[in-house]
Amino acid sequence: MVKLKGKPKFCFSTLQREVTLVKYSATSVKGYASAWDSVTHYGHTLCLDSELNCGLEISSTNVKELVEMVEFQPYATCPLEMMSKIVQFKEVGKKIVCVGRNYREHAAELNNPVPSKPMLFLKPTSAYISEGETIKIPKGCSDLNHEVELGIVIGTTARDVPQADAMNYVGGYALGLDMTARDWQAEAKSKGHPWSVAKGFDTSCPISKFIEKEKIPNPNNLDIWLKVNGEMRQSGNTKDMIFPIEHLISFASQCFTLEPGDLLLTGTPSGVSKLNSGDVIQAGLADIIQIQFSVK
Ligand SMILES: O=C(O)/C=C/C(=O)CC(=O)C(=O)O
Repeated sequence: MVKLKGKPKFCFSTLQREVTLVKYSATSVKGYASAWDSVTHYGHTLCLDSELNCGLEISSTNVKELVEMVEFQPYATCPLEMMSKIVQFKEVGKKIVCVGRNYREHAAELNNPVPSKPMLFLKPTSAYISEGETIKIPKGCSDLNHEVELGIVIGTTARDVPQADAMNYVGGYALGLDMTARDWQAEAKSKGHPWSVAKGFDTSCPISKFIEKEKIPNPNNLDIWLKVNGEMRQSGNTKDMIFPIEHLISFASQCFTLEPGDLLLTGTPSGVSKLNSGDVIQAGLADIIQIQFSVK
């Protein structure tokens, strides 16, 4: 066992596993280790300290020495402590920033114009529920709709970030439902009132568990779907978003400081429809994750 002093401070993975940015030599293997290679092929855990030197612990018997650091991408890092927090984004995050009318066909199905810049609104975090909990039709609502959406979990504080850097602030992803009291929303729209109640009531944000960033190399091209009682209602792809992820993060960060654990819901594809008590919703994101919620 090779053990060098130093406490790991940074990780390059959203799995709370320390990573491999080093070239190392060993009795039986020699070469570069990348984050997953080290874990899957060599079984090593390689860490960096805050000074980016030495803080290395290698849990393998055959590694002899640290040869050199290969690469360091400061934007990709996140303090280890913070990374373990954003996995709990539902508890840690301070806000849910939502995007409306981000798919042409959905804007059209509700007779809305296509926006020229992202249209943002907020949900409170008290709206979150996890699998096993039930979506409750709010009292007095007669037209509860489902809207399936890709969620971006913010990993690093983002304020006024350019589009070119935006992906560096992503900590991970989630699959969410932007439950909408459509009748209340229509009434609010007709009076020029905000959508807060129509979009932010309790249980209006059913959400999946955290999805590691590494699992989604290109969030701008992902199949996303939703079924009600086994029948497909929404079937889209994130490549049809009017404003892609980079644009949304950059734009939202000019309006609000995005903080670790905050969620950005990116809008819904077409096919929204009315739900009834007893309905069961299933939704999925490519072959990455599926969720299920029932409605009462
Ligand atoms: O403007 C409307 O009538 C409704 C808009 C939405 O509910 C939009 C979304 O939340 C969305 O597009 O995801």
